[in-house]
Amino acid sequence: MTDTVDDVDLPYDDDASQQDKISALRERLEIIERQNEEMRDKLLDANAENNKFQQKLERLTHENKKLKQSPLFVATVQEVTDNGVIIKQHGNNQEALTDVTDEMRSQIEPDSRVAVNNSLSIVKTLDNETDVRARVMQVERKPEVSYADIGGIDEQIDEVRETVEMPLTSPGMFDAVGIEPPAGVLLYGPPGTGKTMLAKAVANQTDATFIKMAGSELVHKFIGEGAKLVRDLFELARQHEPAVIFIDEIDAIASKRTDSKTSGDAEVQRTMMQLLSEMDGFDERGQISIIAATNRFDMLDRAILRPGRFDRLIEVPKPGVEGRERIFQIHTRSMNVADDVDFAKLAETTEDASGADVKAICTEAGMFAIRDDRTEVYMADFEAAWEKIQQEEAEENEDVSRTFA
Ligand SMILES: Nc1ncnc2c1ncn2[C@@H]1O[C@H](COP(=O)(O)OP(=O)(O)OP(=O)(O)O)[C@@H](O)[C@H]1O
Repeated sequence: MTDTVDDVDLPYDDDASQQDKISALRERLEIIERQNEEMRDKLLDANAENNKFQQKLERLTHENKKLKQSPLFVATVQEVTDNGVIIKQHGNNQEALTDVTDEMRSQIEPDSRVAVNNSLSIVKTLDNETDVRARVMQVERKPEVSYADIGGIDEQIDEVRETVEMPLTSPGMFDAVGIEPPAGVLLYGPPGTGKTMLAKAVANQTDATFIKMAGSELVHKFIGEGAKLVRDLFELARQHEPAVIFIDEIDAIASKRTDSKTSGDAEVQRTMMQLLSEMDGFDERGQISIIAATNRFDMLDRAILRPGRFDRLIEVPKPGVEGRERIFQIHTRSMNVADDVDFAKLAETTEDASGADVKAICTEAGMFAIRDDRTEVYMADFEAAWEKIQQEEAEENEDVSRTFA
């Protein structure tokens, strides 16, 4: 590093003319200015990157905090009186008189749905019930997915057809043979392997309405609603027969718990009990199939696997090399793929990719072509897309472990 002016090597000889000295110094100045500009650009880039990571960290920290927060209970306002507000808690139907701030008082009226904390203070007002149902339950009249859209899990497709489709399409066969069709089918395996697609394909094939319920939404929101939502779910299916009920992330309501003392756990238990009683009382099931899915088979409470409940287990693994090739073909059906693209080779390279990863690679490869102002997608685009997806996954894992450390 240069400390004093005396150390600087001047860009001219001592005996140079005044004019030469000036032009040599000007040239040096230009170089320095250019370098300065480059450094400033780099600094800007680094700041932007830093900002991005800060935001990601904040988001993850916020999510972490939310997960740790104690749950709120749901209640309905009965009466707004001068002495306070009378509420009735969902779940246990107990009434209570609670105080509210003037601001909150102006937002509520009899029949408003509110969230209350452990000391029964009203924390916030809630959307009406139909909005909650719409968020937790997704209803699709004959989804568009067919078995031909699913690659690499042919055995599982056959099994699902036998156990879920046949009872809907040929119930007489089971009667004639004298056996009971499975009550519920549980699909388990890593994320993004096609479990939801399988359930949708059954609904498509049998011309049934697909009703999806997200297990995590059921219990992470507000206490006192899970059991009711489960009742509503089965009621909705009865109204839409034939129907396929798909309960995603069933581990959220049916996991083994070591500590059931917290109100959150009691709520989860109540929700699970409601699900089991709906299934147990389902002898006259009509044309309704129940499929559940989980990525955490190890966490499941064995009570839900008993006969008459989820008594058929189907493992849906990540695809093998041939499966990946097939999934590449499926997801590039409508893409403008160049002749140099070799799906067999891509399938070899993308070891450990799930079906969802393969789909993401295809979309990302298309994006690379668009960024390059091309309409044809090359082999190199697919390779670069796989690199990018792997890198993003690694960064995400790093972020998560840093936030939760
Ligand atoms: N076997 C497959 N064949 C074709 N596409 C697949 C396959 N598996 C996953 N995909 C693609 O990945 C997307 C997500 O798959 P899907 O939702 O069925 O996975 P999942 O097993 O239900 O995952 P999760 O456990 O995360 O809910 C699908 O919409 C599809 O585009």
